[in-house]
Amino acid sequence: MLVEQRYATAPQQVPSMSTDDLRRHYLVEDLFADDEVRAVHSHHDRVVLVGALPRTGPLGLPGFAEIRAERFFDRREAGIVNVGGPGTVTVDGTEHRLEPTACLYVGRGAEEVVFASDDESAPAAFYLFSAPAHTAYPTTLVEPGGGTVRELGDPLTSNRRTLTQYIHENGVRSCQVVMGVTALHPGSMWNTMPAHTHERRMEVYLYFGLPEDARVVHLLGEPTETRHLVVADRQAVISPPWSVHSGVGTAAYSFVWAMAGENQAFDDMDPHPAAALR
Ligand SMILES: O=C[C@H](O)[C@@H](O)CC(=O)C(=O)O
Ligand SMILES: [Zn+2]
Repeated sequence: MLVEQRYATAPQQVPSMSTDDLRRHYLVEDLFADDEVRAVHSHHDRVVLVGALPRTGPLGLPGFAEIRAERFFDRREAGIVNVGGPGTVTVDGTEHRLEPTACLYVGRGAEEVVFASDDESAPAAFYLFSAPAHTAYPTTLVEPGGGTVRELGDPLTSNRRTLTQYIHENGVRSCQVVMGVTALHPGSMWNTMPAHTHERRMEVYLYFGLPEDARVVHLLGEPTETRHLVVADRQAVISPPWSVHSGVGTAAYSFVWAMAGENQAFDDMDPHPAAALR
């Protein structure tokens, strides 16, 4: 099993990138495949993304050679959100039931992690966001909607959305990972307007719940030099610390947002009003 390497990029590289270049560096198109565990290693804050889709039987999480760890959690922690049908994540023999959009924090030192689906016709799809960890916090499950809920935006600007913080300063504790789910309300299409940056942390958005023929137009790059990616369901966008991350869908959708780096303060962000973007 291989980890795809995604090296860190500098903002100076963005202006000369083609559509293919942008997608190769920042878009993760195929994290989920039936009965597979797939992984991408971003060198921005050394984050590993994993997609596990156990359809016909359980799948174990291997220790990837690229991170030189016998077991994945030897030096890492992770947040796991289920973006598919109901399923379970078993950590060292303890089974955790993850309904759709539930979140499991797994602390450093976990030895054996096994993913399973309840029903082959509606398999679970486990999205794991992992960062290096300096200590072990307890493995903790958060039920859907069970974190800190913030109602944001306005239907008149097409950005009414419910943001749920799962792993954060005032919720489930972690070393680096801050994670949650944002769900757009029907008729609302814009996330994260005004856009922002946080140079102390990278962030990844995994879009899900988007109809098959719909797309999200996702903005990235420095605020005065933006580019876009056209993103489909269950695809992820890697946002370096210097990049805005904001998008508009052709239909309503949800996304898992997750950050790692220095400072877990959710509101530590620098806003860039629409009028300041280029
Ligand atoms: O730094 C924070 C992240 O970008 C997200 O939490 C933003 C988000 O989910 C939203 O505005 O809907
Ligand atoms: Zn952000």
